[in-house]
Amino acid sequence: MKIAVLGAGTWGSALTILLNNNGHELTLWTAVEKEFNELNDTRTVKNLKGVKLDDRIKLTNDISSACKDKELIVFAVASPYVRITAKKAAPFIDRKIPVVNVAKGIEEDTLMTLTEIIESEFEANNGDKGIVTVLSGPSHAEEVSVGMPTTAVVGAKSREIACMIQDAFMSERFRVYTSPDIIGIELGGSLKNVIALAAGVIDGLGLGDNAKAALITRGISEIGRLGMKLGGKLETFAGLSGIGDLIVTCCSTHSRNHNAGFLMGQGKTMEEAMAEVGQVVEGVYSAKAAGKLAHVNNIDMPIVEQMNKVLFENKKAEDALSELLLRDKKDEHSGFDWDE
Ligand SMILES: NC(=O)C1=CN([C@@H]2O[C@H](COP(=O)(O)OP(=O)(O)OC[C@H]3O[C@@H](n4cnc5c(N)ncnc54)[C@H](OP(=O)(O)O)[C@@H]3O)[C@@H](O)[C@H]2O)C=CC1
Ligand SMILES: O=C(CO)COP(=O)(O)O
Repeated sequence: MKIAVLGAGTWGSALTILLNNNGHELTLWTAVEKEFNELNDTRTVKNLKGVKLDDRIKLTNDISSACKDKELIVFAVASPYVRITAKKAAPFIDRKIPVVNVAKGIEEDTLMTLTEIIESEFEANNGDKGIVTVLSGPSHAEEVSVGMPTTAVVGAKSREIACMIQDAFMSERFRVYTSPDIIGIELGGSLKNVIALAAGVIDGLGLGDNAKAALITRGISEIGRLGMKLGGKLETFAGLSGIGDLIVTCCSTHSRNHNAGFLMGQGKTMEEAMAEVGQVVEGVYSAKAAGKLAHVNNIDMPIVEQMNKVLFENKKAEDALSELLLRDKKDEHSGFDWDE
């Protein structure tokens, strides 16, 4: 299969390696000229140790040749660049071929998910939204690029398209499930990044494993509340792209969100933490959007609310934590039926 991957960052490059190993014909597009030159010269990826891009992988910074005559397009640019990349690519993408978004985020101004953004840019270009799908799950690039066992789920409107993408990505070490719940998958993937920042804060403050387990559990509970209100399915939030991705992002040393939160827990500002991590920290971009979505939909998301205060209102991390612990007493779930 001829496949273009748009975005030669850590994740785009890891998936390019996976798809190339699966026998596909890969073209990897990069927007940033400096990155293109470095990749071309070294064929190594800055943040992926011990891997090289095979000579069969074509590199380009020309979006028209990247998208031309392909059978599948993978969108792997970080969330702030999805709209501009979709706009640039739209004239060159055949609307009959599937596009799979693998980035995780929500646009702050519009509160749109990334597949919705791609569809809207495609529609603005020629009136056709195309076939836009999502692939997500607990999948750190550092592990996928060296063939460590990983699972993910592909969300698409039709089973036929989902199965086609499943076949393209599936390998002995990369197991892919299918689902029709695109919105649930996308919300799980983007909202978990905000909770993972908070998990990092807990570790940075040295508050222990009990606190982190509580955060993960209460975190998936708020993700699920908002996600279901927006049309996602409970099973999705209990699945790979929900609790699965939340666990890995809150616990892995690879997680940029966790690492940025850790630095903030140790007293660094958001800006200092992001600079030190040096790669995209998506939770910072999604936090405000998550807060706005909670507000608009009248959903209680206390962790997201406190994380926004730490990120954007200079609230001390330990004060945010205390506020979460000192909230009004309540049932664990609002829907319990009591006997009395
Ligand atoms: N790293 C991981 O393990 C995983 C990451 N993801 C998600 O994938 C997305 C990308 O993350 P990742 O690759 O790790 O991030 P990186 O920080 O490694 O790379 C940043 C990405 O943003 C792109 N970019 C930067 N500037 C521009 C621009 N001006 N126009 C267009 N694109 C630009 C880069 O493109 P280029 O290199 O072409 O310049 C690159 O693809 C994120 O949403 C992340 O949440 C999902 C699962 C796993
Ligand atoms: O989404 C990811 C793993 O599934 C990557 O998370 P980080 O962006 O926190 O590294």
